[in-house]
Amino acid sequence: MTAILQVRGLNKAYGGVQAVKDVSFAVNHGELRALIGPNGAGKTTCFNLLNGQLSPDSGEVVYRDRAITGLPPRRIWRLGIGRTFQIAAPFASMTVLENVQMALISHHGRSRRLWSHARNLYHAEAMALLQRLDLEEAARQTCGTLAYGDIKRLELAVALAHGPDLLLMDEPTAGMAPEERAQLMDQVKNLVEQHGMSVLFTEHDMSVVFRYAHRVLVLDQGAVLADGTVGEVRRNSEVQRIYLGDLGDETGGQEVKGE
Ligand SMILES: Nc1ncnc2c1ncn2[C@@H]1O[C@H](COP(=O)(O)OP(=O)(O)OP(=O)(O)O)[C@@H](O)[C@H]1O
Repeated sequence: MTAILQVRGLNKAYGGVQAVKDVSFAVNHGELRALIGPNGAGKTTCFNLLNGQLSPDSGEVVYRDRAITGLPPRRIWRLGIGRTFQIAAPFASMTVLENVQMALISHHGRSRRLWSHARNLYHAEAMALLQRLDLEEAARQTCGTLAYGDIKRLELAVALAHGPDLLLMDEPTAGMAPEERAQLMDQVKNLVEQHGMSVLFTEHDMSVVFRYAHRVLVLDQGAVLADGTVGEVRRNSEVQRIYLGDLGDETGGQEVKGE
């Protein structure tokens, strides 16, 4: 398998806090990759370095054989790296459909000023995206009235409107009920398997990580503690000691040292 993203020797400090220490890893094409670790391990900082919100002190990020280190977020997003956030924030007064249409208008480089007289713009494309995420029935609903699980799925639809090849998902299932978590992750898995997308996600729910991740990267205090398949990481005695505890050897699905 070839890598879509390669990260080499990334470092980032906030004053005296070394948040990311010499982190190297790769995400392969069509891979569902988890990034886990205790609170403060450096996961969010890592994401911010990958999507350009932060510049590393040293190290390199290569996307599709092109160095993107230090490029601004908008350039990186245009190159095909999308992101969803732990706390989703759609335009609350607009409908689900309008939010996705707005994202498509932005993606196609059209001015949002078009909005007032072009409400049918990208209608079919937006409905197709909503269908892909089983959200078409909520299309006309105002976002302020949506259930939390639907807001998270809408956020995913908005990210997909930009046609990413690699999606960074920051705790995609945080705050969701267990059945909603499975539904969302099944959809993400489908995007990977049926549409060839690559996904890197952070997650505190180990049942989600163990069930869906192809490979897992474990950070602790900013450094890579382990990197391997779910089985390899679960059996790693350091990972068990520092993060997983009993979950390393069990088939349980509780959350660990997070949230
Ligand atoms: N803006 C900042 N200024 C100073 N220190 C920061 C800043 N952001 C993060 N840190 C510190 O950097 C370290 C890594 O934080 P980061 O948020 O990346 O971890 P995380 O793994 O995402 O944690 P969580 O699971 O709680 O979201 C922590 O020690 C944190 O306190």
